[in-house]
Amino acid sequence: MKITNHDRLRNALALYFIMGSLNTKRRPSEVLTEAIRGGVTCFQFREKGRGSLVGEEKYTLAEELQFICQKAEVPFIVNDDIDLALAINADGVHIGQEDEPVNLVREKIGSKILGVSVHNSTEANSGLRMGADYFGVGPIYPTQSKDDANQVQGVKIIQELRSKGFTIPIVGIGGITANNGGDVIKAGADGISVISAISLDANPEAAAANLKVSITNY
Ligand SMILES: Cc1ncsc1CCOP(=O)(O)O
Ligand SMILES: C=C1C=NC(C)=NC1=N
Repeated sequence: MKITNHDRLRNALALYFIMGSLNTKRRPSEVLTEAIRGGVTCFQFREKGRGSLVGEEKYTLAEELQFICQKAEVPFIVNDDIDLALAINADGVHIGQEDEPVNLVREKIGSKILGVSVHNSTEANSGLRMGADYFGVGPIYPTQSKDDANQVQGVKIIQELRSKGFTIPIVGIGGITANNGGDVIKAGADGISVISAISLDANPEAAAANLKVSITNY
């Protein structure tokens, strides 16, 4: 699904689910289908970590999950793997600080959505200048889903970026649950990004619905 401007992207980022085959014991396609039924507004395919799929298997899973998103008109974002994103015509990519420079990725993907992980205002300044469409900011709370996560920052980092005048769409990420999702929005984020709060729940639909409630009535 194509997003044409910041405001539509801002709305799409409300409940941003991220998953790869290692993040669930179930079939990823079932988890994603149920999560979207529960109210997920954006999805990122993040196939990372020891034992994650590569090559043909990764490509096939990406296409399977992309099809589910396309049917539901939910943007389909690929983490890190620009070539895969281009090969399957994903709606966008998300890159970290250690990946290819933002400006080079922007050249490769044209007008697709470009998300960048930022941890401070220096990274935010350069990310913005080089063409990021949104920032993933965190880890806000402790997380088990990323073994090389940066230092836990709390919602302060979101408040800081807003107070420094960054108006770009921002999602908080890291240890976010229905209990703290509201705090992330209150701090100034446009949405929350989660892996385990949905991917490890026995009922992804209910988990997504509860997260949606937490960021709507907080
Ligand atoms: C990809 C990523 N980046 C910062 S924390 C994190 C993992 C978030 O996973 P969870 O929502 O399960 O804490
Ligand atoms: C590290 C990340 C930070 N933020 C988002 C939205 N996705 C990621 N993979």
